Formats: sequence, C-alpha cells, structure tokens
Amino acid sequence: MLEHIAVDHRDAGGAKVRALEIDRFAVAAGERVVLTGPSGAGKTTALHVAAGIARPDTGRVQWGDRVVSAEREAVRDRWRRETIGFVFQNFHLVPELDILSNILIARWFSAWRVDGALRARAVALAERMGLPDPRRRAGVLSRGEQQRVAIARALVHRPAIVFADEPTASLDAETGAVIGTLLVEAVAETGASLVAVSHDARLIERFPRVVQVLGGRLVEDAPALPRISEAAR
Ligand SMILES: Nc1ncnc2c1ncn2[C@@H]1O[C@H](COP(=O)(O)OP(=O)(O)OP(=O)(O)O)[C@@H](O)[C@H]1O
Repeated sequence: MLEHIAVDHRDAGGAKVRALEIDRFAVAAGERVVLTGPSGAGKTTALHVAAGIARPDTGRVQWGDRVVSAEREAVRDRWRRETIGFVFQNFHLVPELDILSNILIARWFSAWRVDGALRARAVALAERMGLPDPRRRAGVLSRGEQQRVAIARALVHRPAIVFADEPTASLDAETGAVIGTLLVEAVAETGASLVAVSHDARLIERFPRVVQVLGGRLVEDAPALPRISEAAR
C-alpha cells in the first residue's frame, strides 16, 4: 500500500518538479492492476516506488507489515529479492549465462540456498514458460524467449507481488500477446499480486483494474460492469 506519496525530480535548470503525488494506492493479495497513461506521467516512478527500488521523498510504502519506505537500502534490497519479482521491458538477462542460471541468479545473492528443490522449480518454470532446454545461453535467445526467462526468474522464489514495467513493449505485437498471456496466467497460478505498467491495449484488457497515471496522479477507471449472463435475462 502506498500512502501520501510525493516524489520530486529536478529539471534541467535544477528546479524541483513534482513527478508523483499519490494519496492512497492499495493492492489486495492476488489482485491484478495495470497503470497506464501518457509518456512522462509518472508510471515508472510509481512502479519503482511501489517496488522499493526508489524511495519517495515523503509518504509510506507498506506491503504486509513491512514499511519498506522506512528501511535502509540494504534491507530493502533483501526484501525485494525475497518478496517481489520484477519483469523489465528489456529483460535484463546476463547473455553469457544459460537460462537456468539466469532464472536463479538473484538466489545466489540472497540467503536462499540453491538446493535441488529450487533448481527443480526453476527447470519446471522454464518448461512452463515454453523453454524446454534450460541449458541454452541467454545470448542466443529471441526477444520473446528472453522475456519468458525473465518471467520465470521473477516467479522462482514464489514472490507475494510481481511488478512488470512495460513487459510487452519491446516485443512485436504477436509475441507480445503470447508473452502477456503467459505473464498473467503464470502469476495467477502462484497467487501473487501483479502490478504492471503498460501501453499495450491487448495486455491492459487482461487486467480487471486499470489505473490511469495523469500528471503524477493516479485516477482509477470505473470498475467494468458485470455482464448480464444469458441465463439471467
Ligand atoms: N531521475 C530523474 N531526474 C529528473 N527527472 C526525472 C527522473 N526520472 C523521471 N523524471 C521525470 O519524472 C516524470 C515522470 O517520469 P516517468 O519515467 O515515471 O514517466 P512514465 O509515465 O513512466 O513515462 P514513459 O511512459 O515515457 O516511460 C517525467 O517528467 C520525467 O522526465
């Protein structure tokens, strides 16, 4: 949950510019929400603050009983590695490493033991993502395959919340549609919440909750009305 958040940036002349101002933004366990809106409106800033990557100038970021915004960077880093998954627009894989190593990479930097069970989960997730050979080097993969690896990496530690920043924007429309479906379904299977930023209409329509980011403020779309089923007529 984000409360009373403000983030200021400095413009080229050094003047303070308010980039983000959020009164309250809460995400329920297992909920799926997408932030959309014009370029420069503050979507990435909002996502980074929510994910504990950036710290707000004022306000509180709390997930469960952790007040992430009050924690030192090293403590926040550990919380991020253990509790959240993050899918980037440009995958952020290590090209020299194979698929399996990329999926497990953050585990080597955390207190987690990469034991047989975790390795087996990584292999199973790779397969779930349509990557049957986890020994292939990331550097030879197509863009769609790279994003499949990135989604598996974001899910391997069973995070409570998955954040995704424009996860389909660097893919062609057809691949983006497939990867978007895979992301939404794979996250739903784990029961994690999913908070995404996207301009992609096909991805946005898979989210029951849509939030417009306009001039650094969040504006909730009205919830879609339930369809009247044939039987109820
Ligand atoms: N490090 C920074 N220093 C100064 N200004 C910044 C910084 N990061 C972002 N901004 C400014 O804050 C505002 C919000 O940026 P942000 O990247 O969050 O927007 P966005 O909605 O994600 O845009 P896009 O869709 O183009 O990625 C913009 O005016 C941007 O120029």
